[in-house]
Amino acid sequence: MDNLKLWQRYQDWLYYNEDLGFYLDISRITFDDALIAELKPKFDKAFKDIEALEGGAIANPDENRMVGHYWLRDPDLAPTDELKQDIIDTNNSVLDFTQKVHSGAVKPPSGGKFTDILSIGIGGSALGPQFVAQALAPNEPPLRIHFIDNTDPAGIDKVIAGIDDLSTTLVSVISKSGGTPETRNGMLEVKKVYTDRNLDFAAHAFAITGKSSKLEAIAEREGWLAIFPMRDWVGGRTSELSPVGLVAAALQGIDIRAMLEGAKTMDALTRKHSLQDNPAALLAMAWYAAGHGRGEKDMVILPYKDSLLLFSRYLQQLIMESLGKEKDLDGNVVSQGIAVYGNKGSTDQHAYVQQLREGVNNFFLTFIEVLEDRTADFVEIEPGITSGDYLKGFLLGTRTALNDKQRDSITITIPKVNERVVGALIALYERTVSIYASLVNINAYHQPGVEAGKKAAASVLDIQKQVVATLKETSSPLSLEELANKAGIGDEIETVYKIVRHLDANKRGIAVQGHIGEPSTIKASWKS
Ligand SMILES: O=P(O)(O)OC[C@H]1O[C@H](O)[C@H](O)[C@@H](O)[C@@H]1O
Repeated sequence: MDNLKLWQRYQDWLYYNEDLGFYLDISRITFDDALIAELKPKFDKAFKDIEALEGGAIANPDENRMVGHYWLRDPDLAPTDELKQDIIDTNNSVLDFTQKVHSGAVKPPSGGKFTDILSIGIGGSALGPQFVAQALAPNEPPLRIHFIDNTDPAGIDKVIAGIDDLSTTLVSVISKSGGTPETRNGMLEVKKVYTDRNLDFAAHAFAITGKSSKLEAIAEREGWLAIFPMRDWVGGRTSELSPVGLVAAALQGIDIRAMLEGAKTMDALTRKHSLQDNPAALLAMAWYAAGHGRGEKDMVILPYKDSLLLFSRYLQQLIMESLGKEKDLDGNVVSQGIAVYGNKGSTDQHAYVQQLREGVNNFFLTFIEVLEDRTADFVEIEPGITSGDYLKGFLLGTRTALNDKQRDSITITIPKVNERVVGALIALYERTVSIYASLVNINAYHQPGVEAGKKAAASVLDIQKQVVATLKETSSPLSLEELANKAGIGDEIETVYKIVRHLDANKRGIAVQGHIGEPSTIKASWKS
């Protein structure tokens, strides 16, 4: 297509909303009128499905749950007065707690004010808060945030070492289920450090968790500073605008009312039953067209703005955990999903964009363009040209270069990165996931695959306990085969080897003869 035809296609498909200053351009995605016609009945169904979801239908049938993240920013939509009041009260309690922390009414036992937050959580209980902190936290926030989002001991040590003063650090433990091992481990590790330093952990901690969870019980029993609710009708990956994201954001001085308002505004726009007037529907159509509704192409997310670096990581969970499903709603094996990756432009142009332009054509790109370069005055780095002009040049240049090689792209343009716009972006992608899931007939709100991994990990720990118990009750060294057989897990010999190797590397009391890299030579025993 020549430039003038592309310009026409750009104008024909451009979505613009003046209120948000938001643009969506899907003109560089390959689709035609036939596809639009083919998808029309699917979109009609999707719009009805989401209307029912917002009305309180059991939209997550496997878990028999309502899906209510859209109510969080518009409590009037909640299906009952009780739920509506619950959302309002919860948001008020977040603001109230924040005000008390900022004013010093809630203060560290040592006096003064809290200066830092150590946020412990994983998956949906980390990715939203991390993205929003990076995108929106002021340079000098009232509280500086740190994250533990793994059960990596060295990672935990590094985060703790990076905090100036634990005595003025609030610890936020976030887990919807309240039983996620990584989060529990992080909490126990941090609690030990507080105790070792003679600090009262409970007087520094608050929890964000589901009703009657193990974490809630601990926080109640130990008298933590606060407990904020995570409702079962909000999924982890759509919880950024629940207390999961709001508490941390508010404590950092981010305007959570504006975030909620931005999301509410985008929700209203994406509720429209008309493809061309609904940016989430357009985006879902573009995803469908790019990957033929089967996720054949990966989604590369490239915001040309450092503060949006973590958006792709956040979207990775939102999109891949929602859409990556083995079965459709009728039980057919469909193996759906769309792979998501990306960091930021122009940085990634110096990493993998070479392959995108010339290598395997298995992706479509989403450029995110921010119109405002910086809040300070512009600086010319050469006559008439700023660094921001370069950034824009790189974005437009890459878009054209990809199009020249028949590589599809979407461009989202936002006026600036502020609370309202970030709220709107979150809402846009949440709604697009809902629509796309309906187009391909899957349940976007459960995650059965994750459970399988959790069970397998638990069984490795059981095997480790059996291995150690067997070694402790045996005086002579055992080969791996003898050890596995004696522990009654002969067919798990490979796992036994890996456990022995890990115990040995960490000087955990195991004695290993032979070569650790040659499993057949190993004899293991327990040091008394
Ligand atoms: O908040 P939690 O219950 O601790 O869950 C944290 C994460 O756990 C699992 O991996 C789920 O698949 C995620 O969706 C969830 O966000």
